[in-house]
Amino acid sequence: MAAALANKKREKIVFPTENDVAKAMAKYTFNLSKKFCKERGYFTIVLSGGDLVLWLKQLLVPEYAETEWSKWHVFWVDERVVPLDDKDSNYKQTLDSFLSKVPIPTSNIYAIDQDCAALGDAKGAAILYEEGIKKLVNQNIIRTYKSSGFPQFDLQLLGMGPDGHMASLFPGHYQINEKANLVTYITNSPKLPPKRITFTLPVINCASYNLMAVCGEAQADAVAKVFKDDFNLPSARLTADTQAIWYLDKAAASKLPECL
Ligand SMILES: O=C(O)[C@H](O)[C@@H](O)[C@H](O)[C@H](O)COP(=O)(O)O
Repeated sequence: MAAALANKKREKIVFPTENDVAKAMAKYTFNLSKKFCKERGYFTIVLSGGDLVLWLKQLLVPEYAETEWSKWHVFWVDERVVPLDDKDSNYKQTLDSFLSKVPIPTSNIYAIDQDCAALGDAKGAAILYEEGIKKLVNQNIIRTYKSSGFPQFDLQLLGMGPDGHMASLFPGHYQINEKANLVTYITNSPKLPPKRITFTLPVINCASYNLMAVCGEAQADAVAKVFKDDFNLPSARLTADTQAIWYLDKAAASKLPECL
């Protein structure tokens, strides 16, 4: 498997500051939104939690006023299984900082099941999220990857933790090896809160475009390992159908050989 992954090109751009990363991420998102809205009449975008939630605000600037928000369908690559109004909910954080400020129809924003979230039922939340995705595949809102039947999202915006995790796929935890399900769950996540659901690696890697945005010195060691192809880090396994690109700020890139 490592050889197959190594053959897939991992691109990167290093920006001077975190703000530059956020701005570039917004531009990349806007351009892909334009492309997919024109080609298909839909834009399926998958978000993660963490700092990304704040960076999305860069999409609110006048330059992107033409964004066809009504054609957006918004998903989460991972979600903390906490009540939807909890401060730790990726849905709530994103709603407060970004989604409530743009006219995306509420029915196109796919949060985890409210009851499972309230009860802390991670398994139930994963099952229902997967069912929801399959329905949208049947309605042709989400495309499928070649003949695999796996969903193919247009764009995923991802982040990486200092341990090299992406989504809620953590090093040394079995969820990274899940191949059959689209969505799985974890109840002992090393990053709190402990209960989460997450897309599985095959789903993540089927996306047309994967943008991994990483800022800060805390991630520098993990970034260096990823670019040395250390596949023990889930993030090193990130590929995409068309493009897997890393946007780094100088601090996150500081331990790459060319930046030392
Ligand atoms: O819900 C989550 O916790 C995230 O989806 C998680 O996978 C995140 O993307 C990384 O931990 C990076 O987080 P930071 O951007 O805060 O470093």
